[in-house]
Amino acid sequence: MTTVSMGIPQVRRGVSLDGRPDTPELVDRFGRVARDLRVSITEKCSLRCTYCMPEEGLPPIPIENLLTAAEIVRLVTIAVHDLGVREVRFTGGEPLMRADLEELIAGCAAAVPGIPLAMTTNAIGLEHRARRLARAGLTRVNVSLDSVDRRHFAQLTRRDRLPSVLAGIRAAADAGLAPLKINAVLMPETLPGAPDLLQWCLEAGVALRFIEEMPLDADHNWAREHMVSAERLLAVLGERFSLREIGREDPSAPAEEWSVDGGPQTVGIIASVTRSFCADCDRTRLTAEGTVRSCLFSDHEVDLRGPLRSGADDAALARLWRGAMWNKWAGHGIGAEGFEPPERSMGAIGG
Ligand SMILES: Nc1nc2c(ncn2[C@@H]2O[C@H](COP(=O)(O)OP(=O)(O)OP(=O)(O)O)[C@@H](O)[C@H]2O)c(=O)[nH]1
Ligand SMILES: C[S@@+](CC[C@H](N)C(=O)[O-])C[C@H]1O[C@@H](n2cnc3c(N)ncnc32)[C@H](O)[C@@H]1O
Ligand code: SF4
Ligand code: SF4
Repeated sequence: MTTVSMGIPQVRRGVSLDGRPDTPELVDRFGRVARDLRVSITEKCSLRCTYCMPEEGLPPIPIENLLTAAEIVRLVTIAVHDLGVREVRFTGGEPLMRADLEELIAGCAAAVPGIPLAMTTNAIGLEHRARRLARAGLTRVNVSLDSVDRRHFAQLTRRDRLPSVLAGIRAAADAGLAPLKINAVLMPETLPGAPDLLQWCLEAGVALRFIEEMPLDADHNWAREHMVSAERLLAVLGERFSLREIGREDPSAPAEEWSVDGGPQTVGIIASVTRSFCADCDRTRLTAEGTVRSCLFSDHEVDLRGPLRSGADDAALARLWRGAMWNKWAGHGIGAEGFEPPERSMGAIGG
């Protein structure tokens, strides 16, 4: 029951490597190389954002199906040493829901020294853990904050927790987790508050990126005609700020930057839908249950947990991972004829 409702439709034990060049890196058929690993470590969350989770939360992953801290450290080590991964990000669900997060991060920091270890989080509870996490080896955090209006925040997340998020952001900054970025998903109801959120971020000295909502909500309410596009956002922000397009620092970065009021501060927009960046994608993903997911939108996953627990060596696990990425799709295909959202919602993939 749980497997079905988490939406895991096609978990494979292996895939074809036909035609793949003999290189250790995570190459695909479209000339891309994945160097950015995103590891989902839980399906649990302290919020219920309407664009992500169902009201009741995701069905719990049976504990025996969840990767342990030691297993995550092993797979991260293979990704870095054997597959050319250069940055690791922990996500979920909410990574702070895992009590062993510090242990997991310390293990990775020791195993892959020098590799940036980042986390995407809603920051609830970060107030009490930011220093310990930084000491364990976490380098930076991106915090989701859609509105600085307490009522709007509570409506969107179905929880009245704005003060805790703001305390978490302050604690992360004090602990030196930098650069700290704020992620805000654009929704019609919060669009009018977007200039206030930008003002707040400019004053707090943190970088803000607005995100176009993707069809990855568990409730399947996403509709192209309701989605707030980058273009609509720019028109609203333009009423208060003077914006100038700068572009991307790194071609694989999801966010395009605009300077605000002549700079130096900027605002970013992650326009996954209207200005897709799939052609430059450099991502590979591990789900909390230990499958490799090559693309946010691809339901084809390759199981590593089973082989790992059956004694597979690093070379065999690396081969499976390479196969998963060799078969990666060109892109998400939102808007293409016949497009269907994936089985898993964002919280079950790890955004
Ligand atoms: N389409 C698409 N969107 C993505 C992908 N990765 C992240 N996003 C979107 O970008 C948002 C921000 O992602 P983060 O987890 O903060 O990571 P990031 O933007 O890569 O992080 P930085 O390295 O700090 O720029 C997510 O909430 C998603 O909406 C991806 O591979 N594909
Ligand atoms: C799934 S969350 C997991 C990490 C953490 N709980 C958080 O919210 O930052 C990762 C990112 O996905 C984004 N996200 C969730 N649902 C989305 C959707 N339907 N479209 C675009 N981004 C989404 C969130 O805003 C967040 O920045
Ligand atoms: S976006 Fe993050 S905080 Fe919001 S429900 Fe999804 S996993 Fe939880
Ligand atoms: S949708 Fe897939 S291909 Fe496009 S950027 Fe995201 S992970 Fe990469």
